[in-house]
Amino acid sequence: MTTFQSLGLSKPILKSLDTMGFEETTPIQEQTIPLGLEGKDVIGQAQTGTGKTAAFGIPMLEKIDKQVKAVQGLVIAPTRELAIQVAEEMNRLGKGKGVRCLPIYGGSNMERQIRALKSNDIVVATPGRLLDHIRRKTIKLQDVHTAVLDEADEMLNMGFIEDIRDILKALPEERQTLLFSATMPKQIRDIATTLMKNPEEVKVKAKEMTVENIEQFFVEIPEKHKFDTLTRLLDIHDPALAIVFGRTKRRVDEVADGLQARGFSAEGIHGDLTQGKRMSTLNKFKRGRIEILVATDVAARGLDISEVSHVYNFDIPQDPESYVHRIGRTGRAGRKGESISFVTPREKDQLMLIEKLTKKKVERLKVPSSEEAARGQQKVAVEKLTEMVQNNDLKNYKQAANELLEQNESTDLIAAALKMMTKERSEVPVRLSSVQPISVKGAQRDKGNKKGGYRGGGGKRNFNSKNKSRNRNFNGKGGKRGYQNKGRS
Ligand SMILES: Nc1ncnc2c1ncn2[C@@H]1O[C@H](COP(=O)(O)OP(=O)(O)OP(=O)(O)O)[C@@H](O)[C@H]1O
Ligand SMILES: [Mg+2]
Repeated sequence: MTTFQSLGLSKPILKSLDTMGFEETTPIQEQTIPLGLEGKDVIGQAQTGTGKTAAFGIPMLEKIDKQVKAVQGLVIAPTRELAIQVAEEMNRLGKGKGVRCLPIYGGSNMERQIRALKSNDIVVATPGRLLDHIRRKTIKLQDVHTAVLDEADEMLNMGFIEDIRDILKALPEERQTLLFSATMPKQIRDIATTLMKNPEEVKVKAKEMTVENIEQFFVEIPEKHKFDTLTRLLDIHDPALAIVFGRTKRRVDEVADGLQARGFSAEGIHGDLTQGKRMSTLNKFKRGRIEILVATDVAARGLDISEVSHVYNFDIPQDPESYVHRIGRTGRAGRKGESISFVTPREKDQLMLIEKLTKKKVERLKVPSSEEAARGQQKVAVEKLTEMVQNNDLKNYKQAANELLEQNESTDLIAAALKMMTKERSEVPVRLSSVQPISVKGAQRDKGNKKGGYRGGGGKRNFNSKNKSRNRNFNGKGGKRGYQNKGRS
């Protein structure tokens, strides 16, 4: 166990970490924070949900000089939602020191950003908007000593390499560059090293590329049975929060509409929606006001919503790397999660590629029957009813209940209540437009802006304590939060 104290961090940063409930370092933090503090360039690769943000954030914050009134740290992230989330985490980490961090991204007011830039020490930006500021000379970067590319492989992969080069050219020569991601394909890493000076590579040793606390399954089904299978699985799993990934924007809209039609609390998110709509949907999801987020890969990277218990790959992703990031939206900070990927018979090769990259076998799951789904729903209804009996004040209902009991069999009454609490899903027909199966060679993905997320703080968070229970607490409060990072350091 490594404590943050033993890394020699300053008091104000330790104070923030204490407030955030971080008790000990994660492996990537333990290995990269000292290098970051020494001023080394670092390529950091570690599994999803293992604290890479703080791994680059802490050394950057330590090096901020509060006497210097200028932007000194820069983080570049591929999407607006991720920029906002990272800025939030940086603000929490920097609170004890009084460091201020500003997210800047396209779609928000440029003038307001320019004014706000004057009073911030760190900027977290998407590449496009940052370049706008650089070209218009509305941002001063001559005091930036640390630059971070979060989800570096994604930004380079998306063809942002020239943008990134231009951004880095606008920074002082004498600076430290850090690059982080859960995946780092070799050719991307080679490009990355051209942006850095003798980088140290830190790859947290793990048998598998995905965290072990995510149970990974697949179902093999023809395209036309996907939707019914999804609703059956949702009825059986009863996820706290779930993300369903679809291949295209249209697909996402259709699946979200279909789920709503069958009585699920679902909304879609993809790159064609306005910034405001994307933010409000994500916020609702984070608060548990919608339970299912249907998304393109826009939500695949970096999104940190701890209550996500299930990820469904309604369409299998094109790149094995995307698979790692998608399923990594669950099982964060040591919590338990499940992923279920839908594979059509022609997409079996794709699944093999995924297993080859992750070095982990994905277990086959039987396609559930409608009876199993109905039983699943009933089980949930029974649980809810039992919970209500135990917790709620039912005084005002007792008279009506007694009257009902005089005229009816008690079993009939309870059965009727359960029936009212369950929905007969298959009555609502849902038809999706046809799609091409993924081929191992072809590339076809939603290149729109990606991801997003927010999170509540509070509570002690400990990497090594065991916490297998599913967290249904939406405001992120509540006791110890376990991390299970056994055997991979
Ligand atoms: N040392 C720690 N102790 C407890 N919780 C931590 C610690 N470090 C980070 N966390 C929490 O773990 C969660 C995941 O962290 P983070 O989002 O940085 O993961 P990541 O490695 O960047 O994942 P991804 O690859 O998906 O971007 C966050 O909620 C974060 O606050
Ligand atoms: Mg991250």
